[in-house]
Amino acid sequence: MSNVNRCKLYVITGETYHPGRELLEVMESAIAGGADVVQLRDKDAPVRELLEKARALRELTRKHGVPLIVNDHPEIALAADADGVHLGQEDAPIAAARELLGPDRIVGISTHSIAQARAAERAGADYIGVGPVYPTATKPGRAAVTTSFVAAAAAEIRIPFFAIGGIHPGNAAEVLAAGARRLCAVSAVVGSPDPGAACRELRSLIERSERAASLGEAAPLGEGVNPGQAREVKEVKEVKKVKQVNEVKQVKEVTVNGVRRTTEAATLLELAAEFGLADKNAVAERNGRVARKAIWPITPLAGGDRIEFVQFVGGG
Ligand SMILES: Cc1ncc(COP(=O)(O)OP(=O)(O)O)c(N)n1
Ligand SMILES: Cc1ncsc1CCOP(=O)(O)O
Ligand SMILES: [Mg+2]
Repeated sequence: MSNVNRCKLYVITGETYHPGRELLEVMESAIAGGADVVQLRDKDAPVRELLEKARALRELTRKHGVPLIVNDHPEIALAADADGVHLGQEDAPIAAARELLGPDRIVGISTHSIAQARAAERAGADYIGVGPVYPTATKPGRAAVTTSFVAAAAAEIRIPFFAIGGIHPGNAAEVLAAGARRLCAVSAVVGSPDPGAACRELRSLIERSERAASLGEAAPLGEGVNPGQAREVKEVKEVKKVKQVNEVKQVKEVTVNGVRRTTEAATLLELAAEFGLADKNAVAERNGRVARKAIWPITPLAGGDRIEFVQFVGGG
């Protein structure tokens, strides 16, 4: 069976968002655009109809080599030979689903706090959903957990997590900047007139964020801060893209060297400037990951971020 480690963009069905368009047509477009894991979620369908939909989606997802997860119902996941089940905090316990589905199928669970995320990891979940990050009509009445929970999960949780809830191409950069590596969406994809295009946009934001993170991770703490010329050219291009994303200034709360403060800084560089560090020999950590000075201009800042600046004195 598949695993979710390689999955980055999780798309969940939501048929009320595409009246007049077939479920399979919408989901095939999403897969073509880069959805690499699909969930069947239908809170209204009777069990027999749900099983039919699960079998149809199984055929489609198998054709494209994409894992299929069934929401809420481990027994339907099994009957449709899906790759796994997604549970909520009020659904069957992870152990019960695991017993039914066996060790190889995927068991995921929703979490709304870092305590629930830790418990899910301890209980052997394969992945967690972290959300809703923003308020969303798809899950009315569920309070938003904000990007601060995303940052906390990024800092601590070792199993894959998918940020979910109100995420769309206009705010995905903020969620990724908070530390998410994987996104999940319903309405932004299946409610779009072009689900494939919506997925392509989300994937390109994920890939951009991965590139920035890998530049940051490549350098151990304390490494020299003069990047090679080729890398500089690439980064200048990235700066331009990130500037567009950050044109609208937002006040956010961040923690800098252990002290909470509010800032309008859109990037690490702007934050460093507030501390007089923009032109100093320094390195930063953002949510536990090293960010060399060369990538400060392209590292967006999000509410809840934890930043550590280390300044090197005397060229050391
Ligand atoms: C990937 C993912 N994350 C969260 C959810 C929500 O599950 P739950 O809290 O059980 O709510 P319902 O979806 O059942 O209404 C999810 N389905 N998938
Ligand atoms: C099912 C679920 N669980 C937490 S948020 C959410 C809905 C996500 O849908 P959307 O992407 O439309 O906000
Ligand atoms: Mg549920």
